[in-house]
Amino acid sequence: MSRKPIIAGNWKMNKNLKEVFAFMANIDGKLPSEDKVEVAVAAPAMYLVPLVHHRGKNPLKVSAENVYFENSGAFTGEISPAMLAAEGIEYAIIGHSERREYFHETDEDINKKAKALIAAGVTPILCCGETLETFEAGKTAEWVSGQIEAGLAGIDGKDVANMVIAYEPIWAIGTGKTATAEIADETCGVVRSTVEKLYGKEVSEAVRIQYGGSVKPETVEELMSKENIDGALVGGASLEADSFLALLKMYM
Ligand SMILES: O=C[C@H](O)COP(=O)(O)O
Repeated sequence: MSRKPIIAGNWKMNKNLKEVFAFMANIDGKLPSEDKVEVAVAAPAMYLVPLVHHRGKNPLKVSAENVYFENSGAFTGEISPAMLAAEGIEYAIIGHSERREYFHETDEDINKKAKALIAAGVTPILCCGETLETFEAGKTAEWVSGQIEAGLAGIDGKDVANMVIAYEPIWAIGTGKTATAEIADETCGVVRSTVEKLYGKEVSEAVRIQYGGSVKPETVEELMSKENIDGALVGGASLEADSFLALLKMYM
């Protein structure tokens, strides 16, 4: 089965609005065709609506970096799946290791977020990944498959088939230390076999799996050539338009 690649930037807590508009002006008319690759940026909540309004005819999907699992109510400071859906935001990252670590998000919270997003019609990008300690102890497969099982608990196979899962080894995030393409492919393969074990071959062959962790224009092509890697979730190298466009060069 051929899966459409998805390259997504994750701006994290960076940029002001002027810089967001400058980025949009600099990529205008330069993105590759949607037939070849899906391109997305995940941005801080306050830039999501401006991004949707300013993407014009550019084939750029917009993603939240986080979301709450309720659709409305007394949850000060949160944004909901229904709000994202109403503004045409297509994706939301959930379970990023920075959310798990600094904001104490659990697998259970992440699972609730996945279900709420699916119900609202927003596609989750579900993140998983191990610490350096777990990697060095040779327990990556066990750890990552546990996160996937917990994150997907109770979700229908047809919905999992449309989801995106991002494997991001914590030791490679923002460190300049990319997992080798072989390691990245092997663990993305673990993610795929976990999905197969839970939902069968058809779903596991449909789900798209990204690698994330110090992906750069120089490393993206080799990563994307691997069997189990269908995309990249890119932090640092997605911040400047030139570097973002360079990540997409192979699809131009
Ligand atoms: O979501 C993106 C990842 O955390 C990777 O960030 P990075 O490309 O800056 O290492």
